[in-house]
Order: sequence, then structure tokens, then C-alpha cells
Amino acid sequence: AWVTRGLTCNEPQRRRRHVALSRRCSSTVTAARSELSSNDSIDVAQYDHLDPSPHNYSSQPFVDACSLTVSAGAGGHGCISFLREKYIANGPPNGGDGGTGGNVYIQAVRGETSLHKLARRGALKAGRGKNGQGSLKGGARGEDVLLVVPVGTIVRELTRHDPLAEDEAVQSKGFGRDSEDDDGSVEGTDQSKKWRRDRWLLYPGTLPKNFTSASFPALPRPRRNNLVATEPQAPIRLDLDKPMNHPMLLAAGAMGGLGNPHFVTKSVTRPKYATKGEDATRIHFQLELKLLADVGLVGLPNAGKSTLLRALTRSRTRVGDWAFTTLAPSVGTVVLDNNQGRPSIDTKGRSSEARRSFTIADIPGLIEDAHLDRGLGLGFLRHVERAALLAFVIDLSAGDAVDALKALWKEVGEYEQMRERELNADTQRTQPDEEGMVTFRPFESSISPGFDPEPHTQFAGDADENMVLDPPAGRKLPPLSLPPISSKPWFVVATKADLAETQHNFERLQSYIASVQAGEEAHPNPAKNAWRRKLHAVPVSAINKEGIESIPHLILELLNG
Ligand SMILES: Nc1nc2c(ncn2[C@@H]2O[C@H](COP(=O)(O)OP(=O)(O)OP(=O)(O)O)[C@@H](O)[C@H]2O)c(=O)[nH]1
Ligand SMILES: [Mg+2]
Repeated sequence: AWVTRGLTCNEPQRRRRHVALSRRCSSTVTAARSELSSNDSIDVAQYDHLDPSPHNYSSQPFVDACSLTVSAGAGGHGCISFLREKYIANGPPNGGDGGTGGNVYIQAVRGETSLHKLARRGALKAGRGKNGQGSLKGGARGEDVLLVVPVGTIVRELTRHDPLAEDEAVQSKGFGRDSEDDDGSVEGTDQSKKWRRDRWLLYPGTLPKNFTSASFPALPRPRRNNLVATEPQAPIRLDLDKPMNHPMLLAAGAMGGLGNPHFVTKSVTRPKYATKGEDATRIHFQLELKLLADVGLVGLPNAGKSTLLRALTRSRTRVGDWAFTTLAPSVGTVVLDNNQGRPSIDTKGRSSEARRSFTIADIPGLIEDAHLDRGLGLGFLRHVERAALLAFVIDLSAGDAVDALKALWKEVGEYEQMRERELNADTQRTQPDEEGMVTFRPFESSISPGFDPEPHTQFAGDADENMVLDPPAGRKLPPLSLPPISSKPWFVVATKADLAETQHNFERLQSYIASVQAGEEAHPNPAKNAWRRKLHAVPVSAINKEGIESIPHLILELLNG
């Protein structure tokens, strides 16, 4: 009943409700605690890191794809004001300009692991610039907005609403013609001014009819924020695969309006008008997080992927004896330091020397026909799309290992086809937009716009033209696309080898792998570019930490080689 009351309650009532609510919450918490302590009589010592108690896991909200609308701040209005002082009857105009709207920035940082905060926001708006004031006081800038995203986020622009570009497009056509059909008048110039009246701010108490069109000055050209030049080129496509030291501008705020001193002329010394601030750009983005790990674990549900990750790293992923224990991907790090502590951080990038550490991503299990949206679907495979190599985790105690391996490869193949279709559909969708777009480029921005998943066919086709165009120095053409999953190196981890009657299953798997290697059997991966060098199958018992020592070395060998 208090909910309905809450809708209309006044301040003291609301406060009382709040107190009651917090009391209720605290009593629930204490009840839960006492329940927990009574349950805690179970022997904690019987669990360890590899066979953890149901409480011993970390769970975080996780979202890996979302769409987001961001708007830069609109400009504040210019001010209409006149100096008023003793003995100055009709002072000169002194209205300040409106403030610029806030900008929208993006920054990829370490430590963020999910897009859930942004997904919840849905729309983000930078602050509007403040209006100008009398005594030539300009309006304050609008507040900026910073989108903090995890490293590995891919940002794609879907649609963009740019009022200035639209204005410019109309102007270049000539707006006199446009308004003709509005009320049938033929007086072109007059109409154009009328059409622009919405951009003007008038002195309080004056009516538009007090102004003859002749006394109205031409509307100043729409102004652009200078920062627009440092925006990435539209449509925006970013691959934020490194932590960024500085935020990057996505959309610059709109300019504020001009105060009335701007419109002083010889004949009009006290203009009673100022311009309104410009409207801001609004962009609809799609964000997609692809975790950055060197190794991706792929396996059926309950195969023991999370246990393997726990055995190799200190991760605290959830482990349980049922399918779909893992609901969100997680990443663990392995450092091979011979117990000498972590090496000092190599600032020159990891390619300079043979690597001593790598990361492993654990994703939810795949089931047969996952591409038909069974189980949790194939969506999580995007997190192993960037992995340098794949580890297929196969449970030796759960049926034929060779069949399991073939089934996994089939799903991976389905995923790749799905991605290709998606990418194609996306390209087709964005093409007409780009044509109708007017882009303002006073000079080429020097920052790299990052990655463009669409191949630049026109560059590939005629290299000579490319030379003539002379791309600005320091701006490299972005890499064309991610390498396909099917061409990645891979190996098999046959787990649960401690269980009875798994010996035979493993032997069959090993002989299968050997005959694939020798070319006697068909490769489980039907793709033409499949990786065919040395194939490995490693028998392990992750839960007992047996047989896993060779895995880091094998991984490093594959990564470095
Ligand atoms: N005997 C034995 N049991 C294991 C081994 N590895 C994992 N298990 C058990 O298998 C069950 C499933 O392990 P998980 O690590 O949760 O499996 P998963 O592949 O992550 O499962 P999902 O997250 O559901 O896809 C747990 O009960 C583990 O204790 C092993 O090497 N030997
Ligand atoms: Mg798991």
C-alpha cells in the first residue's frame, strides 16, 4: 500500500517511508547474516582453490554489447542587453555571447571489464552552454561527458544527427526555394529571412512584427566548434584495443549564440536581437566489447574450462558440477617468472622480446546447435575472436572426445559465417547514410581514427590514385579486419583424465589428432585456411593440478612462434 501512497506523499511522509525502508533492509541483512553463520558450520577446509565452495567465486555484472546515444551540449543563447548608468540614457549594447556546449569524450581504461554501466544509461548528454549575460559576460561552457569503456571495446556509429550539416545542406540548395512551397509566396529573400527567424532571440516585449525584414541583418553563418577538426572522421569506427592516456573526442559541443553587440551597424546602433545557440550533434553508437586475451578456452558446458583456468591462474571463476556454471567470460593471467617476481613492465610493447606472460579467457560452454541459439548461443565466441590461439577443452569422461572436438569446430565455423553475414548487413546499412552526409573538414585530423572493419576496396583497387591523393603524414591506414578464427593455432586439452576409463578415450583422441596431422583424416576445421602445423593433445587433471605444467610452455611456444 505504501507504494501508491509514495506517489503522492509530501516531504515528511517520504522521509518516514525512507526510514521504514532502511529499517526493513537492515533487518533483512542481519537475518541473512545469521542464516549464513549457521550455514558456515560446513567444513571450509574441505574446499580448495580448484574445487571451491559455492560461495568462493567472484561475480560481476557483465554486458558485452550495447547501444548508446550521445549528444554533445547545445550552445547557450546570446544576450540582448544595454548599458544602463546614471546620466547615460541610451547606453550601447553589451550582451555577452552564449557558452559553448560540452564535449563528449571516450577513453578506454584498464580495470573496466564490462559495458554494463553504459548499457544502463542508454543516452548520455553533455551539458548545455550557459546563456550570455549583460555587461558583456559570456556564458560558461557546458559540462563534458566522458565515456569510460574497457580496453577491447569496438565503437561503431550507426546514425548521426548533425543540425549544422543539415543547415549547410539546405543553404547550399538555397532556402528561398524551400520555403516557397510553405505558403506559396514568391518573395525569395524575404522568405529566407523569415525562415531563419527561429534562430533569432528578440528583446523582451518586442514582437517579430516590430521588425521589418530590412532592419534585420543577415543571419551570421552557422559556426562550428574548432574542436570538430579533431573528431574522428564520420562515420566513427574505433577499435580501442589499448588503454588510452588521454580521452578522445567523439563529438564537440555546439557554439553559443552571439550577443547583441555583434549586430551593431551604422543605422542600427542598438540592436534588439541576438542569436540562439546552435543545436548539438547527436550520435547513435553501437559498442561491443571483445575481451583481449591471448588464449581462448572453448569447450562444451561442464567440460572443466573454469577449473582449468583456476588451475593455471589465480582466477576465481565459478566452478560447479552442472552445465552453464559460467555465465559471463572472465580472463586470467599467467606469469612465468620462475618465482622471481613479476618482471618490470616493458614499456616498448610486448612484441620486443619473447613474452613471459599471457592471458586466458574462459567463456560459457558451447553446445551442439548453439548457432540455432541453443544454450547461451554463440555470442560469447566474440571474446575469443581476438585471441591469438584457441584451446579446446574436452571432457574425457563425457562421451567420445573426437566427436566433441568435431562438434566444437562445427560451432566455431557457424559463428564465423554468422559474423560475416552480420558485417555485410552492417556495411549495406551504413552505405546510404554516408552518401547523404555532408562532412565538414577544415583540415584533416591528425589523430588516427583507428580501425575500420570494412575493407577499403577503393584503396586496394587502384594504388596509383592513392598516391595522388597523398594521405596526410602520420595517419596510417587502419588494419582491415581481424584474422578469421579458423586460421588461428589451436590445441586440445583433454581434461578429467583422473576419472576411471578415460584412458581409452584419450588414446583414440590422440590417434585421431596424429592422423589429422599426417593428413590421413580430414581436418576437423573445414575452412581452407585452417592451421595445420603441429597439433597437440594434452591430458590433464585440472582438479588435481596434474599435467598442466606443460600447458604454459606449449602456449608460449605457439604465441612466440
Ligand atoms: N574429476 C575431475 N573433475 C573435474 C576436473 N575439472 C573439472 N572438474 C569438475 O567438473 C565440473 C565442471 O567444471 P567447470 O570448471 O565448472 O566446467 P566449465 O567447463 O567451466 O562449465 P561451464 O562453465 O558450465 O561451461 C566441476 O564439478 C569440476 O569440479 C578434473 O580434472 N577432474
Ligand atoms: Mg565455467
